[in-house]
Formats: sequence, C-alpha cells, structure tokens
Amino acid sequence: MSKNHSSIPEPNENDVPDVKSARFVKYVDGELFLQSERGDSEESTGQLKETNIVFIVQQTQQRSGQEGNHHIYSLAEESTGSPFRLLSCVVTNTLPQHILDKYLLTKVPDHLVCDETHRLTVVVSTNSGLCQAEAFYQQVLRHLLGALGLAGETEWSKPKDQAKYELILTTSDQTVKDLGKQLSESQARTIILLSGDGGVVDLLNGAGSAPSSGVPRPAIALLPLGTGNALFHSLHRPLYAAAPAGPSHLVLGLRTLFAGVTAPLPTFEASFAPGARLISYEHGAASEGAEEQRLAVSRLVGAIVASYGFHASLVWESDTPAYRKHGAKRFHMAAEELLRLGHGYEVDVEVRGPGAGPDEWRRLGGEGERFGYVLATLVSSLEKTFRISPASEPLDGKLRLVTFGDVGGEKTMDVMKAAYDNGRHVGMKWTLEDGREENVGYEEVEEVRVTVREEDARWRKVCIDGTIVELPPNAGWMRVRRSPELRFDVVVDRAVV
Ligand SMILES: Nc1ncnc2c1ncn2[C@@H]1O[C@H](COP(=O)(O)OP(=O)(O)OP(=O)(O)O)[C@@H](O)[C@H]1O
Repeated sequence: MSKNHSSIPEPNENDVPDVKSARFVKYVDGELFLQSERGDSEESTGQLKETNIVFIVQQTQQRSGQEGNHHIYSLAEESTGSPFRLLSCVVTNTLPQHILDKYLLTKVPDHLVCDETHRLTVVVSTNSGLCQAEAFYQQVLRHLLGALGLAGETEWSKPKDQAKYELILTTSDQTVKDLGKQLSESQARTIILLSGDGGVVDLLNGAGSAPSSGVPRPAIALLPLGTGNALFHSLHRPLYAAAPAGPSHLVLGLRTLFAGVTAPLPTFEASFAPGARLISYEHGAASEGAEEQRLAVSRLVGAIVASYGFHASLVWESDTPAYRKHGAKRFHMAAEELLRLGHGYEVDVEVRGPGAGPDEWRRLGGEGERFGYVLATLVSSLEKTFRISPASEPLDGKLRLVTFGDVGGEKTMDVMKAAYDNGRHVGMKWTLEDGREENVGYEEVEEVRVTVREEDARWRKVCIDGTIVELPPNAGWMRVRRSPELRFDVVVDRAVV
C-alpha cells in the first residue's frame, strides 16, 4: 500500500472475527439498537454501546455514496473469562450521521501506512501489567489492523497480498531496547507498543541520541497494557475529564491509534555522578532466584518522572524479589513499610527556574533540612487517578517539581491521598509538632539537582520512569533537565494537539 493509495481495502476473510449482519433501528441514550438480518422477533434486536465503538469502515465495493454496508468494530471487555471481545457488525441500512462523523475511517492514517516509505512495527510486551498484551494482540489488534488490510509478518508467517507490518513479541527485558538501537535509520516508522511505561523508556534509552536533522522521528503509539500507564493516562486526561463515563482505556487507545495524529514527545535527560549504578534483575525481579545486576550509568532519557525520596523508594522496594512474590499486594505492602519508617532523606535540592542562566541555582529548604519527596515530572498523572502534577497538560513540555520535607509517614500518606483526590495536595500546609511550617512545594523548573548525603544504599535510589539508579555515596548527585532535542513523536487524540 502506498501513501497515495491509503484508502481502506477489503479485509482479508481470516481477519474478520464473527461478522454479524444487522439493520440499524434507533439510537437512544448512547446505544445503537440493531436488528439481526436473520430474524424479525424482538429477541433478535441487540444494543451496541457507543462507548465500545472503535471505528467504522465502509467496504470498498459499496463506496460512492451508496447506502449501507458500514462495518462497525467494537470492543467489549469482560471481567471474567477471556477479557477482550472484538465485535464486528455489518449494518446494511443507513447509520446516524453523528455516529459516522465521529467514527467513520475513510483512509489508513499516515502513521499506520506500511510501504517502502513508512514502516510499521507492533511490539507485544509479554511481561507488562497482567501479561494480557499477547491476548489483546491476538484477539483484538490483529483483526483491527487486518480490517485496514494490514497483516503481521513474523519469521514463520509471511502473508501474501497484504501490506505487512513487523510483529515483535518480547522474549526478555532487552527486546525493546534492541529495537531502540535499530532506530537510527532514515525510513519513517511507527512503533505500536502494547506495554506500560517501561516499553517507552526502553525505546527511548535504546535509541541513544536524537535523530540527525532530515531523519524522520519515529512515532510511538501506545496501547495501555502495563500497570500504571502514566504516559497514556496523562496524554488522555483531558478526554477523561470531558467524558467521565466515557470509553475504556483500551477503546480510547485504539481510537487514538486509528484516528489520532502524531506530535513531538517531550523528554528529559537525567545525568548521574560517576559511580552511579542502574539496578535491575536478570530475567526480571519476579523470576526464581533473580540476581541483582548493577550496570554503570551516566545518563538516561525519560518522558515521565525523575524522583528521589518516598516515590523512588516505593518503586524500587515494591519491585524487589522480596515484595514481587506477594503479587498485586506488593505495592501496598512496600508503601506501608516505608510509611511506618517515615524516613527523612538527607539531600540538597537545587533548582534552576525557567529562563535562569546555567549557574543560577536556587536551593530549596534550609541548610541540613531533610526531604520526604522530590519528584520532577513532564506529565500530570502517574496512574489514572494519581494526579501528581495537576497543572501539566499533555505535550506541554514543562518540567514540574513536587517537593515536601521530612513530615513523617502519616503526613506523607495524607499528601498521597490528596494527590489521588484530583491533585488536591498542591498548596497543602501544616505546622509540625516541633513548630516547623511545612508545605507541598510545586513549581515549574528548567533543571533540578539532588545531591544525596545518605550513607545507607537503601536511601540512595532514584527513579527514572520506573528504572532504578543507585547514586554513589559521598554526595552522589542526579541532575534532571528538559531535553532540548526531540527524539520521538507520539500518536495522540486530535483534541490534545
Ligand atoms: N518476555 C519478557 N521477559 C522479561 N522481561 C520482559 C519481557 N517482556 C517485557 N519485559 C520487561 O518487562 C517490563 C514491563 O514493563 P511495563 O512498564 O511495560 O509494564 P508495567 O511495569 O506492568 O507497567 P507500568 O510501567 O506502566 O506500571 C519492561 O521493562 C520490559 O523490558
């Protein structure tokens, strides 16, 4: 398929699951009432929720203004059994115009074209979240791409007569990083990532430096199959606000994939003192007898968050084998233990505000004052409802810093609860038992520098988009600044650009 011929082709028979044929009857309260073509009794009328619609295509032989033959693809998500059900229904009479206006796809979007000028890669991250990415690809995405005439090519399957995308199933924590290393090519490319935030970070850091001028930036399209999915939720937050009872994350992700546009993805760079070590586990922390690995690291690129203090400790400790074995409860358990300890972190925090010169650093807090929380972020939300930076808008490229001092476990808990309550933590103030005034600091920064004075390695961990780095003892530091260059584009809903 070439860019000039990217209209919707006929789907391959094998790519359409369980097609039903029906007539549109009425639209009431967000539901389409459809009557099966094969029966005329009341029982054969079914409802389709508008929130489940992914897209509608008109089959090619019916084009040129003829009535009917709209093919509606919708996704139902089940709490039991197989979690995803892609439904496909051909409507033989006319659909309401407002539905066609919103969901009719008339061409394959440029970022999904597969030809000699543009490459499409689908990455299925088999270990992300609840390990559902592979089922989602097989049961849903494969068919939707197939409906646009696109088929996956793997080493063992080379489909004929269809535009082919490359399909990669991860086999280790290196798979996506290795893909990132191959991205310095001149061909434009989109990578559909079925993963959480880890997939994005792996790509960003595998890719190394930004593409040189004239080389197209690769685009990332995210389908939220991780645990936190911070980048996805932050990019879609305005849509959640506009329609609180709106579509599920996966339906939204699919709508963005098929009807969205590409925009530059803001990133930051974190650099570390000599002696810093990236900490990971061979074969993942959940594996039997996981061995800690320590790799020298001087710099990482991120798109979400760089933190020190409670947040970094929680991400690190909840992911250690000791907690991993507790499954979904591990995050809660690690948080409880950290809140019980209520550690005050010995650290100097300095910032350069927007527009400040390279040496214009301002220190936060007094001499020797400890901190509980130091978190710089480019996004609003670290989970769907954890709105740590309420002023952040999708793609605004602003680095914002959230800080508070050594306030103890109970107050830390209060701040976290307020952040879950629509970002209400911003502006919180208290007078502590020893008379100190404390508040949650929140400001935009150009750069932040933390210099850690802790001896115990437990309290020297920093977190970059979920990756853990241990700073060296004796004033080990991390600097975080907005990246001046653009490395990747990201596919977003049209409403956020
Ligand atoms: N087959 C595999 N074996 C080992 N590691 C894998 C495999 N597939 C993916 N991984 C790693 O698992 C991690 C999955 O992270 P990801 O962020 O996608 O999911 P998550 O941690 O559940 O979600 P989030 O970061 O959004 O909370 C990545 O670091 C990736 O490199």
